[in-house]
Amino acid sequence: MNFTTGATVAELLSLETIRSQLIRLEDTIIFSLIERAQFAHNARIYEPGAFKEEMGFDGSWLEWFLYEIETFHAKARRYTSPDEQPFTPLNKLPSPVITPQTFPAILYPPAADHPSVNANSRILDFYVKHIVPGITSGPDRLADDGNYGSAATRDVEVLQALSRRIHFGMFVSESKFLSAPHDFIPHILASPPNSDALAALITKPAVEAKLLVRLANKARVYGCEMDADGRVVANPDGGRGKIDIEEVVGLYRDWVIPLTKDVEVDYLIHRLDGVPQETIDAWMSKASA
Ligand SMILES: O=C(O)C(=O)C[C@]1(C(=O)O)C=C[C@@H](O)C=C1
Repeated sequence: MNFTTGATVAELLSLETIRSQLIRLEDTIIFSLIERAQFAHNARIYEPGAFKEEMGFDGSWLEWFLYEIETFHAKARRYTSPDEQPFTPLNKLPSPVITPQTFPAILYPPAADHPSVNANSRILDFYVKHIVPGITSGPDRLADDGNYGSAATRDVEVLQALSRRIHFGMFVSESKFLSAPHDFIPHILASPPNSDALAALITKPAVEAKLLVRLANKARVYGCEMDADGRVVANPDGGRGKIDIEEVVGLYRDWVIPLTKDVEVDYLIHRLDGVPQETIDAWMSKASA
């Protein structure tokens, strides 16, 4: 999201603005999956220590790519932006070489900074175990084509886009919370906080259903093969073009949406940390007014 356009916090936190970002990120995610799907699975690049001698790095080839790319991006102040979370722990990354920009205070810092809100290790895990094998499989496909650099470069792009999308849950949560704090407060203050009730409050089944239909359409259109004259080439099985549509829909249904909701709930659980009692009382009194 571009936070420095002069838009007010209220404008940046409108659910409509945030949802338009989520819709735009669908395009980024589908295109980056298409890029990754042209290479083989290359399972070696996900094995910890498989290239240890050559790299002098204990993790996997992909983790090394993440570390090296994020080191450079950290210098360019990428991780000072409220919608960017690195996969490499922040304390292992360098400081920006230029002064960080100042962003409007959109998120509530104690909630946004809480460790459970960072979903990147879960994102990396499901991506490597479930998504890469799914989008690179097929009867005519090699398991290993040796394109380790190309495959990992695309992996990093997919992972960064997934991470931004899933952590946008924090903005969604802040927007929903501020529109009706009294609905959330009793569940946040319950001991322990009532995660199921919070999840029920943020869940919008109609939005999810529409998203999955739109996503299948996008995957079909963006992934369709054309000949040199720009004519659509029918796929022999009527299905897979550049990307398997079911894999893209399953990615969102089984991973992206549930993890976004987890991020939303984790954020809400800490939304009242350090908030003065008078503020909470004022929010609650609005409910009964
Ligand atoms: O748009 C919202 O209201 C969201 O909370 C985002 C999102 C999603 O991940 O796309 C998650 C939960 C809702 O059930 C609907 C959609």
